[in-house]
Amino acid sequence: MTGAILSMDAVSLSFKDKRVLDNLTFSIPRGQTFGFLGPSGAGKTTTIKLLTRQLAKDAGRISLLGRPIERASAADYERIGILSDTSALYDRMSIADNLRFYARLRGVSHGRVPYLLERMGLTDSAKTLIKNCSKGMRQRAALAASLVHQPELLFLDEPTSGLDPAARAEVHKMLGELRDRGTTVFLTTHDMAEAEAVCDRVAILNDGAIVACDDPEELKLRYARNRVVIRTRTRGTFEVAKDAAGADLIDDLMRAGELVSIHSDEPNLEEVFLEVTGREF
Ligand SMILES: Nc1ncnc2c1ncn2[C@@H]1O[C@H](COP(=O)(O)OP(=O)(O)OP(=O)(O)O)[C@@H](O)[C@H]1O
Repeated sequence: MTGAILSMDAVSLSFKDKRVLDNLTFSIPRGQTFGFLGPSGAGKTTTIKLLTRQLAKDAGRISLLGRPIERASAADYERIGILSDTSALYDRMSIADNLRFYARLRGVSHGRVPYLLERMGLTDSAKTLIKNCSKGMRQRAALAASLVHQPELLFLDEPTSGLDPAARAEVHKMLGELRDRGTTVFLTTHDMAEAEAVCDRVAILNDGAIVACDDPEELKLRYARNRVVIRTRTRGTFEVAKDAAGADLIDDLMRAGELVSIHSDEPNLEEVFLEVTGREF
């Protein structure tokens, strides 16, 4: 099946008189890993709450699994997985028992539990009670719990927050495998390097509005700096615009034997973010 699995059209939401989401429009084709990026307070979690019906929009249209969200059935929600800071794991149960519990809750067999434990690097801690787990272990266990029923669409709210680099890399690898299997992922993060590593497309949210939405590579090209850095033998290091005058200057420097190096920085997504929002993380 192709087409959008999830879309928002001119969606807005206010808390009292404060507009938190402003005219959001985007659509996510089946199988895509879509990054929803923005600094703290931009509205990422609120958007996930709208998409998972923990909140209701004030205006606009949301389509989920091909139908208006208001008409989504319980069976539709069985096709969805959610990882958020409100994902509940039972403190007095072990990691493995939690996963088996979630499998029962979702009406699927326990068969995938050992695989998920292994993929999340939790096999050796399978019998550890959640209350004795580190934050990183809990986060990996919660991610495994969101996957027991092999959802078609997965909402991940800051999935690597609080993880050490090894656990973060494990989650990224898992996201790659989910993409290979055709799972659609809606991922919020304020980590631009993470978005570059795992997302097919990203939307950048600032103060509740989408200020850019595209393939990360396209965004980087669009916001590429229009300058190169020149190092010379006797005239120091300076920036030159990528235009005809700059080309003439570089030509002169080369002929004079002055040019040592030309360096052109590819912007990363963090620079794109700063450019489109004027903010810092
Ligand atoms: N229940 C609520 N009542 C009033 N304001 C709220 C409520 N929930 C969130 N907000 C406000 O809405 C805005 C967006 O919050 P949200 O939690 O969606 O941001 P976020 O991008 O997920 O931030 P973070 O990265 O810190 O999780 C913030 O200004 C927040 O204070």
